[in-house]
Amino acid sequence: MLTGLARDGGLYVPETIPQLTLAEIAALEGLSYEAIAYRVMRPFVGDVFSDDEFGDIIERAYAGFGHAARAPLVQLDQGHFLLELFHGPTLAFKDFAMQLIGQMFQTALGRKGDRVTIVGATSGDTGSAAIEAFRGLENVDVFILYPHGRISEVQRRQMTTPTESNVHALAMDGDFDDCQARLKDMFNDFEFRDGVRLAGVNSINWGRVLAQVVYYFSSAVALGAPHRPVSFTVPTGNFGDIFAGYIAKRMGLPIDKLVVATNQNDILHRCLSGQGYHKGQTVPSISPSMDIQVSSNFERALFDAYDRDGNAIKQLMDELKAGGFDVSQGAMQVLQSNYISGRASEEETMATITATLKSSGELLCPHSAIGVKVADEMRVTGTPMITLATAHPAKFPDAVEKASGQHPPLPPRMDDLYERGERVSRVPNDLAALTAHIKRHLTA
Ligand SMILES: Cc1ncc(COP(=O)(O)O)c(C=O)c1O
Ligand SMILES: N[C@@H](CCOP(=O)(O)O)C(=O)O
Repeated sequence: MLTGLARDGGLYVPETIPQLTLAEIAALEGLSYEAIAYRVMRPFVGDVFSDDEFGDIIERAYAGFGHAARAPLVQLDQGHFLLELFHGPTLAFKDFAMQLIGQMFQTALGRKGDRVTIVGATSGDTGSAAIEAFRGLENVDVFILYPHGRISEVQRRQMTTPTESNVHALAMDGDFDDCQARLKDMFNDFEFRDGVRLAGVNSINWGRVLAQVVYYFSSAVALGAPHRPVSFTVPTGNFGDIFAGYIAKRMGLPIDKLVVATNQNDILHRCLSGQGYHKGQTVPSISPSMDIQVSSNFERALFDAYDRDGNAIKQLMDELKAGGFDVSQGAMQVLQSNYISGRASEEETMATITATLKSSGELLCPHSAIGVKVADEMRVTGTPMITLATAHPAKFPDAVEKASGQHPPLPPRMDDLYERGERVSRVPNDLAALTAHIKRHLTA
């Protein structure tokens, strides 16, 4: 958890996936979100935290959420449910994992008396969630790279308005993939990495993925699992959230379909349709958080699809640096047996916001609308479909208002977001300049 990326440039994965029996899954029904979180994650945690310590970490992580259920389900239509993941402090699903790992970092670092430097890359939501989770903590400095001009104003202000001196928003030239590539470069620059004790909180950190497994269980049991299977549709960019669903399935949760929903930057949909994984130009969209071509957790999915052959994955990742790769027939079969996919154009996304408000009264953010549109194409009678609503509409007011005629208000605690002063540094897309900037701004 504290290391983030492995030193050979690969991602960490568990050696084995703990199993929950059907009886253990059935027993989750009716428990609080926190209690489910404890039972789902405990087998992965080992003796890093004691039972009491881990229970307290979970309680503290979700105490600030604005909904008693933490991740409530709302019915959209016959057999179609929305899992609202935007009731955390920064109004996106990232809070579920970030609040938790914030508490885990604090406990682990406090115990060892260590300090770390967290660097993150964001297309808008991870960064604000990380800054919120780590602001003001004594043993952590946080630097967040975001693509200049390519995130919503609310997302930017969530990162640039906190006043704590240990958090830093860096507006980088380029797109999200550039930010994520420079972050990986920092992890591969061992002098820098060791010198600043670099840690990562993107979903390259396995802890992030683990925390997101929980709401697959909580929502599925609420709809009758394990006695009946459910399907999930997940608005997807970096593949962390859908991969958490895959882990839930591997742990024993009866999931029928895992549907990957992409925006016009549809590299994952093209790949899962058998066209190989080939990078194109990232085109800015009304769902900016999903404007991603190099989807970091897809590497984890490929690792399993290639029968856990690390050398094969290393070769694919090298080919990706040069533009892309084709997936072997065997691996493609495994991927397609685990995931199906669809995409939504800008027009379809807008039309879904309009139509869903009319049919159900639910105001969707553009990312969630992509999920709802693709889910509608994929769902089958008899199996409940759960679409993940990944952000609050108020984070993307312009697109939402254009589609619905309604201005989505921010919660009262954020009323003055537009009046607060901003603090941000413009930085070039250049490793040496970035590392120098970070070193200059570390807490002494
Ligand atoms: C609002 C929103 N929806 C969907 C996604 C895609 O999630 P993932 O990157 O886990 O695929 C993101 C970014 O990660 C996001 O911020
Ligand atoms: N959409 C994300 C991109 C980073 O994803 P992560 O889950 O790997 O942190 C964002 O909003 O920053």
